[in-house]
Amino acid sequence: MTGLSAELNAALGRLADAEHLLVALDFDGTLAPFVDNPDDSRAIPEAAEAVARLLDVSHTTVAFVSGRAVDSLQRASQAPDGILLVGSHGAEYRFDGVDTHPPLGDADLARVATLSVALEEVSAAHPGTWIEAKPAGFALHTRHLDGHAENAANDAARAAAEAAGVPAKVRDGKNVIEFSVLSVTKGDAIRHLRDYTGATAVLYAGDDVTDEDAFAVLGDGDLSLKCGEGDSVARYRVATPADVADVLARLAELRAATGR
Ligand SMILES: O=P(O)(O)OC[C@H]1O[C@H](O[C@H]2O[C@H](CO)[C@@H](O)[C@H](O)[C@H]2O)[C@H](O)[C@@H](O)[C@@H]1O
Repeated sequence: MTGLSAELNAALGRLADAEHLLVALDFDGTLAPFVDNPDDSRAIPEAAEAVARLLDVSHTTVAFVSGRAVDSLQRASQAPDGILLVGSHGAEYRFDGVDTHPPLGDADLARVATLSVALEEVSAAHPGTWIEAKPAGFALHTRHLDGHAENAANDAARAAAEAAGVPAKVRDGKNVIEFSVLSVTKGDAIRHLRDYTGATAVLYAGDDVTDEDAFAVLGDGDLSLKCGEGDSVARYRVATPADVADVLARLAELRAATGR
């Protein structure tokens, strides 16, 4: 017996029969609980164990798909060999140790530099915020602010990016607002991963607004799993990373039972 709903359990059973299964997972808020310092994030042990079990099953690929820069994702996830890494919301790929860098030309790099100046000014004017640099943009973190101060910082950051004339993609996250000069999404990442792996079915699990782009490109034979509260197009929902770990462990069990 598991604590999973009968409907989710049945969907996992169908997914376990896939010829080639891609298990694509968001990291922060899905495998790892939120903490103040992103460098301190780690997947909960149950999630790490379930991922390791999936990696042992043949014809099964695991990918982490994160808003983090790929270096940060590798450090925090402590991803074992064999896991495909996607960073910067689909702008960076690290497959089998080989990096595909964002296609940043001189004009893009100039925009990143302009964005940096604009957002540093905003951060200096909004105590408690801090900026995380990524190859194609920046995240303004607001975890330590109350709701009113957080809204003010977010509004100021949006206005500063717009005034700087940088055609940036803006993403709202959990206590973070992100600006990138590239407009790729996690949906693009799932399409690429599906092609790259030849997957015949995909499970994607995520907790945040940016994960909706990934859910949106899934089809009938796939499984979308939202972790936590908030509007979502995902078909299934669980409450916490511990629940996500239970889903992954059950999937590993079912898939191993198919004899793969
Ligand atoms: O796509 P994800 O893997 O979910 O990454 C989204 C962002 O995660 C990180 O920030 C979030 O987690 C931090 C650590 O728990 C937390 O302090 C912060 O408030 C959260 O927004 C990461 O730092 C960002 O770069 C990612 O885009």
